[in-house]
Amino acid sequence: MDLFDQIHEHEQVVFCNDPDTGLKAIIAIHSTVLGPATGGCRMYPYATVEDALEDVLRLSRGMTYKCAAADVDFGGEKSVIIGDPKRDKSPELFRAFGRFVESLNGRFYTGTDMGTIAEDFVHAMKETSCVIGLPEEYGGGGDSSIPTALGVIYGIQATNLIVSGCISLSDKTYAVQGLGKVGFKVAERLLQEGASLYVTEPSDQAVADLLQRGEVIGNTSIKVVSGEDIYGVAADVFIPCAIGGVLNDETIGNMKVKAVVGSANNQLKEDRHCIKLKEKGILYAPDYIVNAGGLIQVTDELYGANKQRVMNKTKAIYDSLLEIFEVSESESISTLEASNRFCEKKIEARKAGSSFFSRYTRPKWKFRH
Ligand SMILES: NC(=O)c1ccc[n+]([C@@H]2O[C@H](COP(=O)([O-])OP(=O)(O)OC[C@H]3O[C@@H](n4cnc5c(N)ncnc54)[C@H](O)[C@@H]3O)[C@@H](O)[C@H]2O)c1
Repeated sequence: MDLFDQIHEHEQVVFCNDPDTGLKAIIAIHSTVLGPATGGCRMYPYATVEDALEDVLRLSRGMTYKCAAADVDFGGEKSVIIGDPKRDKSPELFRAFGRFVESLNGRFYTGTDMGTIAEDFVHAMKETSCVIGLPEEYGGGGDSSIPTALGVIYGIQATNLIVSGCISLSDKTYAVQGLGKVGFKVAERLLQEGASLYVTEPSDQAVADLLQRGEVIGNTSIKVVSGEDIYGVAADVFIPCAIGGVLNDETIGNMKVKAVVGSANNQLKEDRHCIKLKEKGILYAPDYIVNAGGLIQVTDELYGANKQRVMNKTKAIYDSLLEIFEVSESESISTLEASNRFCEKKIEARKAGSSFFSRYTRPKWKFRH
């Protein structure tokens, strides 16, 4: 397989090399059909360039689907900087990366991902305006876990409607895995609605904080379980908000829930596990549909950060999920298959009206600079 076979689905792959700063990066633009490409920039000490290329190609393809689902007028991209985030970062390195971003003339917008933080992109923004997800004091939208958590809540409401005929969050039991930035907010909201919780979280502090919030809210119906036990609890909905690969042969066998709705990326160990959930009568809300609130917020920055607009846009997650559940049911396909089709339909519809030239130039939206 030659390099072009490997990148055949992608519009453009850029290798960035700056010997002065030590920058070695790859930018993979999967699709600009729906708009300029966007995706985070990951910094990781890949063992080989081939590993970095494989990762960036895989991640950028996923972003095209996620953007289509969230209706954000962006296409899919991802970039990787080859290096150790603890050792190899410097302001100059991110400025050099910013210059490569700028050289693409608005075909792609980037921001934080694993191994990079918003402050790194404060350096990059000195060279390019194509940076999103900046700190609030630099014109960014702020903490993206707020809209992400809200999206999870909309996801649970849509799922509850299908499973129990009512969107109400109360009078149900939820199993929350991970009480980090997203999981804590989701758990807090569920407590406010009068729900009962099982939670698991390695940080004793986060657990203590939630128990204390429960006291303040007046709902102390929280059972703390350790690690793997969360998969077997008798709850209505499992809410994974920690790590990927948690829906696999071992865990699904134990599950007693009616649905899975959470923010964690790549929850299914393999695509076939979505079918396994369906066979067990567990409704799976695809992760990349549910967790799009953060993406909605960072892409909305191009219109000038506005929290209320982001919250309004995030509500679309509810409608998208209902459509996906309906197609999954009527066509007897998994919800993952239905959501992939949902995205492909949107991309195909737009393809008809776009040309390479119109896709190449910067969109005429309001820019910060
Ligand atoms: N923050 C966002 O806007 C956003 C957007 C999209 C997707 N996500 C995804 O949602 C998930 C949660 O994001 P976050 O921002 O809350 O991350 P976070 O790092 O703030 O929280 C993750 C929490 O999970 C806990 N954890 C780790 N391993 C665990 C385990 N085995 N069992 C239980 N808990 C465990 C950690 O201690 C931590 O408290 C991640 O997978 C993230 O990629 C987040």
